[in-house]
Amino acid sequence: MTMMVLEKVKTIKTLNNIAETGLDVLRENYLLDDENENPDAIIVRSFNMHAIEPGNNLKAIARAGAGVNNIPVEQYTEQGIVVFNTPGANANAVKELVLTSLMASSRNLFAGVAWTRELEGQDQQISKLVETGKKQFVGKEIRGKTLGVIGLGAIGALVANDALGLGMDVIGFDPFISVDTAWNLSRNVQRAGTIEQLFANADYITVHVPLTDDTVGMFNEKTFGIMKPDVHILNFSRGGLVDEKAMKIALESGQVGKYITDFPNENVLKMKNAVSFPHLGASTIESEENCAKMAARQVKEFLETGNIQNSVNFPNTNLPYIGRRRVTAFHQNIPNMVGQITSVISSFNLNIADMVNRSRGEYAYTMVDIENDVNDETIPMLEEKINQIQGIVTNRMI
Ligand SMILES: NC(=O)c1ccc[n+]([C@@H]2O[C@H](COP(=O)([O-])OP(=O)(O)OC[C@H]3O[C@@H](n4cnc5c(N)ncnc54)[C@H](O)[C@@H]3O)[C@@H](O)[C@H]2O)c1
Ligand SMILES: O=C(O)CC[C@@H](O)C(=O)O
Repeated sequence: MTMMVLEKVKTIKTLNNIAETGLDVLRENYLLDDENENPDAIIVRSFNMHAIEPGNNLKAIARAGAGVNNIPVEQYTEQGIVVFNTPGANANAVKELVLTSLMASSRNLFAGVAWTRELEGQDQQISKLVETGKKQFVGKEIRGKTLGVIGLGAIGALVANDALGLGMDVIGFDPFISVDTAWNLSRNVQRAGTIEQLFANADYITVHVPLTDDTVGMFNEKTFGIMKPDVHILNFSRGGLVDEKAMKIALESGQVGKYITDFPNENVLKMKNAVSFPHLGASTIESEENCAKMAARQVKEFLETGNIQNSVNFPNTNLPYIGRRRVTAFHQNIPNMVGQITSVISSFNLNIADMVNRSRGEYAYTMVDIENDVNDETIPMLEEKINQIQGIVTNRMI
């Protein structure tokens, strides 16, 4: 008697507010259950995943956004869990807030608005007080000033190009710039050979790099010392890029004129001339929908076909899916893995129709399409045999 192995409906959990239009991509074929302790996939925004156990059924995590410092990527890689993000999906939203803040800080708008609010109750006197008081808030125009852009990725490139349009001189620094971004960047953006060169020449600095071991604390006592006095610094990337003790001192001395950040904490809120937003960079309807849809589509594609697009830990891999049985395997990037996987498949008297293997650093990903029908009893046996190969992290048959 043949036993049918019924395909279990896969569960997807969200850990933050994910736009409904994104979840609609999944609603029909998946169980969306935020209480589930053992989901097949998770969609997340800024939730701190370092603090939770992912569950042993987890196959994919999609960050509906750019930064993945809230996800223990290395740990998940070792467990064969693919981590996606949504490159560029919120870049326009961040760019618009950066440019808004650049002009608002240069014109002392934040302090001016707060002062004006305090005039409430003075009725007939208000217009007189406004005219005498406004001299405290005289600002500077940005036209003709130099904007330094650190990190010329999705956001930095948009900011750099549009700042040129506002009449600024723009100097950029990004030693790892991608070819795609370089194509989109205006040739009028000057290239800083070193970050010090950017620090020394900019009247305003905006930073658009990920928070990593290399970038943590890049704004510190030493780098403030190189900058022009009264420089305005905009940080819509991550709080950890700034050494807060040094920032406090630099703001008090006037070395830094303004610090605009999307990442408030108790220290930052107490700083003179610091303005904080509640992590609003990506908070537009358009950006939330873009991110959610991109994240959901990537998860769906991976669960249904094994194809990987926009992963931060596994190689992007695509093998057109035509509905055949497919073996997918994450494994160490060592010799003879593909040979061993295909040998196991052959040992079940199955013929290979197509295959792909891609590597990224210490890990690789292989997908093999099988020409024959594979009966449901064979599937767990085949998975078990592949799992026994030394160097396999996980495997899954679709
Ligand atoms: N405030 C928000 O809501 C918000 C929204 C989106 C992104 N972010 C933050 O902004 C960061 C950038 O986002 P993105 O979409 O532009 O990412 P991105 O990956 O497109 O661009 C990052 C760029 O930084 C460059 N880079 C890396 N290390 C660098 C270094 N040491 N010096 C100079 N350049 C360096 C990379 O080469 C890349 O071009 C994210 O990692 C995230 O932390 C914040
Ligand atoms: O989800 C958000 O609102 C913020 C996202 C942002 O920090 C990112 O890194 O993309």
